[in-house]
Amino acid sequence: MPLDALDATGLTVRHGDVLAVDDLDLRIGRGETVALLGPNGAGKSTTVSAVLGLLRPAAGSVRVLGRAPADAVRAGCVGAMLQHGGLPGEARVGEVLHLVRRSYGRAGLAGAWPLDDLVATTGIGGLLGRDVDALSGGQRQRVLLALALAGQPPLLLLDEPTSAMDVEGRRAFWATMRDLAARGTTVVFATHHLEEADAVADRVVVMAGGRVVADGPSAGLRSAVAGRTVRFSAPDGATFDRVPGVTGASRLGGTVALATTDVEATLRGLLADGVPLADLEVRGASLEDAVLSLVGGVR
Ligand SMILES: Nc1ncnc2c1ncn2[C@@H]1O[C@H](COP(=O)(O)OP(=O)(O)OP(=O)(O)O)[C@@H](O)[C@H]1O
Repeated sequence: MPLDALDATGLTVRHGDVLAVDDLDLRIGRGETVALLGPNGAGKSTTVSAVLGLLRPAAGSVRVLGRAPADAVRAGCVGAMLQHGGLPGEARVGEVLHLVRRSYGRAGLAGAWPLDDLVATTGIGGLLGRDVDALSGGQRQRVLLALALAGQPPLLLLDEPTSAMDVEGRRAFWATMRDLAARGTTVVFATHHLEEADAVADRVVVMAGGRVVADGPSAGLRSAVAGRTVRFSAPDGATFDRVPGVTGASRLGGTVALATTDVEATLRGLLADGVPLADLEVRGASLEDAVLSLVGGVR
């Protein structure tokens, strides 16, 4: 049987008095693309750090492709982009990339990703001569991605990898991730961009309070959240909380949004009241709705 890319059992990690990861069980198979979601402080970054061997668990164990985390990193099995990932100062991007690529030339490793292809894939061609200290946030993230990919690792761990990127940069980033996933790379990423998780991940793991509170395909999580939203334009002052099925109402400008457990009853009620329902839109739960409902009360 092929080894899991990641196998955490009873993983418990503390930062001093803070229990950041609490008895977490998580198995990720090779080739999966998995999004780690959850509110601030849920334990996502701590989990990533423990998987990289940067934090020692208080209890439980982690295996990365069958090895202890530090061994897996040393063997070039893991590429990582961390939230506060450092780059050496007073150096040019090309020099740093050269050094990191050279370290993957050692015997027993997969070898460095060919330079031209790596540079083109990560879109850093124009940055090679730049000082590391002079990069913008999004440029820095692209350079960190190139370093993470330099050793052609079978497992990529990405902690909020696109947080500083512009729309175009994010689109290019996820296209690269899809290509890598299609070639068999396991990609695990923590993000607050739920639409990215929805579009890219084939599995979503929702954490809260250091624990996994949901785990499955995005579509499954969305469908587990009962309810739809009915939106339409309505004049100021009109109220709709007493319409059948409605569990909550909000207004943004001229648009009313009604959360409902029974779309048909709500629409019938509105029509019976003579509401014109201009610009009507009925929407299922988004991944954001699902995550909010899952983590509510667990913080
Ligand atoms: N170095 C640290 N020292 C003390 N407590 C820490 C440290 N790092 C994280 N914590 C605490 O551990 C818990 C988990 O934090 P973690 O950064 O893993 O969450 P997260 O899900 O990655 O959050 P975010 O989405 O904000 O990045 C939080 O309560 C946080 O305050």
